[in-house]
Amino acid sequence: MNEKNILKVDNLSVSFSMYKGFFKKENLEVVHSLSLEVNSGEVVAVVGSSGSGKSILAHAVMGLLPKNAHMSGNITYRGEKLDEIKRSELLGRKISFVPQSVDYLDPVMKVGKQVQGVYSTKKRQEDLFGKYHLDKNVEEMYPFQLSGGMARRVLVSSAMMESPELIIADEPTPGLSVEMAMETLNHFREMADNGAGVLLITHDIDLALNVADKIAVFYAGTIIEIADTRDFINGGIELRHPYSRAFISALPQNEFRAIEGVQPYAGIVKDGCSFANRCPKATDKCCGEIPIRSLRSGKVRCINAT
Ligand SMILES: Nc1ncnc2c1ncn2[C@@H]1O[C@H](COP(=O)(O)OP(=O)(O)OP(=O)(O)O)[C@@H](O)[C@H]1O
Ligand code: NI
Repeated sequence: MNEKNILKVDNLSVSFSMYKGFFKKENLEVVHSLSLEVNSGEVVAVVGSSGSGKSILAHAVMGLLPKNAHMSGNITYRGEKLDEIKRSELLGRKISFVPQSVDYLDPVMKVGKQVQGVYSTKKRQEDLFGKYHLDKNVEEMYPFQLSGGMARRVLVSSAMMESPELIIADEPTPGLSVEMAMETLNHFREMADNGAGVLLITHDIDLALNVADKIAVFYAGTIIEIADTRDFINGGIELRHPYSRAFISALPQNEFRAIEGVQPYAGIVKDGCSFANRCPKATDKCCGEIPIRSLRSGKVRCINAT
């Protein structure tokens, strides 16, 4: 095993069993054959439009999938299977999570106590609240008394309380000022520089470009490209997948050009490339199975990419 490997997600698929009508159940697969690694010292950003499966990936790692979800594939932490026993040992200590929804805060507990949790000290909580510009009186507040940005900073402080080796941050920046968002991401960067691995799910691609080593692009429930961050700058001409290039071109500082059509709902994706109906280069061959493959120091799920 690679000594530096902290998180390895191998061939993950997640489906939800849902009622269709009164009696009939159907299985909707919303994440398909997804593989991803996070090594010590790395910030891996995950980008992609809404509904593409980013939070499901985070929840699968954290063991937070709802009861009607079925998961296949392997998730390991430092080479060991991340099962319920391993999770109970690691979560909140070696692995920390910044959830996308502030609803994860306990509504009936003061936030200071909540952030201190089971293992940490008041001193550490005070230091972190200071670092995230949260006033002393915030400790005594209940979650409903916080603004969106304050709640977000409380969640981030909470994830930093121990010295995690793996941080899964699902949209840690909405509601924060640009300065505060950048400071938060820089803090993740620092932790990676000190040996942690960070999986950073974000819509703030501009900010992510400043701190990430690699970027994984999601589309309709799977990763269609993983590449070094440098491939995403200068308009993304180095990128391999037509969707990643379109995604980068749509940014305001680039051509601001949106692509026609919409991402299909991940649960109804059939065989073949899910981007084919929007892709200028699509051919009949795009209807077959498209495995992810290595190409120019990155990975791509496209048969036409060169
Ligand atoms: N509990 C659930 N039951 C059924 N489908 C679900 C459930 N949770 C999520 N989904 C579906 O799974 C897909 C992926 O959702 P997910 O929350 O991972 O998207 P996301 O990429 O995180 O989006 P966003 O950027 O908006 O946070 C969506 O189509 C969503 O409708
Ligand atoms: Ni999400």
